[in-house]
Amino acid sequence: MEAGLEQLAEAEGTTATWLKKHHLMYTAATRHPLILSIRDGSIDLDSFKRWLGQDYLFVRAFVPFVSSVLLKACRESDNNSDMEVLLSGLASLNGEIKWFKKEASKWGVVLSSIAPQKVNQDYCRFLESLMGPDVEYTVAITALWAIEVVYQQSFAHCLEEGSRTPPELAETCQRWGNEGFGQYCQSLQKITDRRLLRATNEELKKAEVALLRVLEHEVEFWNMSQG
Ligand SMILES: Cc1ncc(CN)c(N)n1
Repeated sequence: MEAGLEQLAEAEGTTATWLKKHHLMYTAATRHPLILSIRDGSIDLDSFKRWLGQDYLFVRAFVPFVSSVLLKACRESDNNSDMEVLLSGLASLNGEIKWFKKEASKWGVVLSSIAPQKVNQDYCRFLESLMGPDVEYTVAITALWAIEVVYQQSFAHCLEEGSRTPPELAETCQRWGNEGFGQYCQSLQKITDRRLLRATNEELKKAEVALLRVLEHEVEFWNMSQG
């Protein structure tokens, strides 16, 4: 890490430093035109339905990824409470999958007939690349935090005062924009920062690259949903 950034990372956490350094990419992922269109009420509902079907498939692939991070925590973590944070995240995915099914039937989206688009496949392949035992816990938890915080920041933006989110999309925005999910993201960020403080230079580089890859995949995912 560069000298100035290193001092900043100790004061405020490496993740915050990286988000400042990569703010253009971060903003592209968390303030994407699709999200802005939900917020201002102009959303094309075909885009929403496309997102819903593809994200259901993504979440199914996300479950084994989160499980792999939990396994790494059990084996490598220096703090017992990491396991509890990750277990709560994994458990909530059960309700999330049920929610996708309910929401899909509400919108007439037939989940069983949806095939993953290439962008989705690429993102799921990236998750798989982080699941092997050769990938350090620090790198994997950085990616997990980044994946979750993009959704939290995006959907919370649609719930802020002054937003004109259509009432039929409010539940979707609540799912990731609610305070509890925000706290979960903060817990993940704390774990990530703690790990990054003790990371080798090589791990730091890999973790920063993982963050950037996540932001790129997230932008592509929104683009794909917009059609
Ligand atoms: C593409 C994507 N990124 C993040 C999340 C939040 N788990 C999600 N459901 N889908």
